[in-house]
Amino acid sequence: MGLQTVFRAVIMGAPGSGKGTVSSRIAQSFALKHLSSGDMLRANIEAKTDLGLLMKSCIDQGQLVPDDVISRLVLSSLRGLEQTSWLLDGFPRTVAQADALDSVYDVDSVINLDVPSQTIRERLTSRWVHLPSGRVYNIDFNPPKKPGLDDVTGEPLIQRDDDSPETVSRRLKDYERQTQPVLEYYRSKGVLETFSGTETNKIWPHVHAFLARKIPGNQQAMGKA
Ligand SMILES: Nc1nc2c(ncn2[C@@H]2O[C@H](COP(=O)(O)OP(=O)(O)O)[C@@H](O)[C@H]2O)c(=O)[nH]1
Ligand SMILES: Nc1ncnc2c1ncn2[C@@H]1O[C@H](COP(=O)(O)OP(=O)(O)O)[C@@H](O)[C@H]1O
Repeated sequence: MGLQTVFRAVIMGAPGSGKGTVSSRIAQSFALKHLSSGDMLRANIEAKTDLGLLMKSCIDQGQLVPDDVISRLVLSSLRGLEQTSWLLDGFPRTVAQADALDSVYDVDSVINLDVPSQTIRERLTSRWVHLPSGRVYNIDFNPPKKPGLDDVTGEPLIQRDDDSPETVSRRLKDYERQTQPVLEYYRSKGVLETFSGTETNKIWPHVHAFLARKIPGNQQAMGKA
């Protein structure tokens, strides 16, 4: 027991690079708790909390929410998880956020999904999501069993307001400017592992093999790639 049995990871990549898709596969194959900053924000919008109401227009326009707001939200969700292995998805997105995380926890591995922008543009126009669960579909790649409905609950799927082509362009530019420096930050710490490609099904076995090596044996569930 003790510190070595806990594994802390971050998954990074441009919007649409497949972070959510790969995270759910990781959560299924390994005993890691998946925490998505985007899902947390959308849950706040859905529940019409003060924070959700304040941040909605920012998110709909594809802008990053302020560092202090998101850092407080994510770090509070990590409170009490000192003995839990986790995977953070969508945070940190700026160096200030990475510093905030670093002041509380050391990150063991950062998985970077490197997918070309053109591939991403095509994917995001056909992304459909089930808001309450964060489950994500794609009309080409993983369509729901019944068009427009979530496989598990049968509830309606929606397209995100920030997945319009213009807003996607803005998000990709912001990623270059604000989030690429975070990759450098983790590269210099020696924890960055990059996976490049255009198809999640080809990238995934490499991510699985990497984590199977990295995660202490007793953390691994009985999943396979
Ligand atoms: N065509 C295609 N779509 C994919 C692939 N991998 C993921 N997607 C879809 O691309 C969209 C973006 O993926 P998502 O996991 O939400 O990316 P995130 O924004 O980085 O969390 C979703 O609609 C996925 O279903 C792939 O290999 N091919
Ligand atoms: N770490 C963060 N810092 C600032 N804004 C964030 C962060 N995480 C999420 N957001 C906000 O939520 C939106 C959606 O995030 P997310 O669901 O992670 O998008 P994607 O999966 O497409 O990369 C972002 O465009 C941004 O407005």
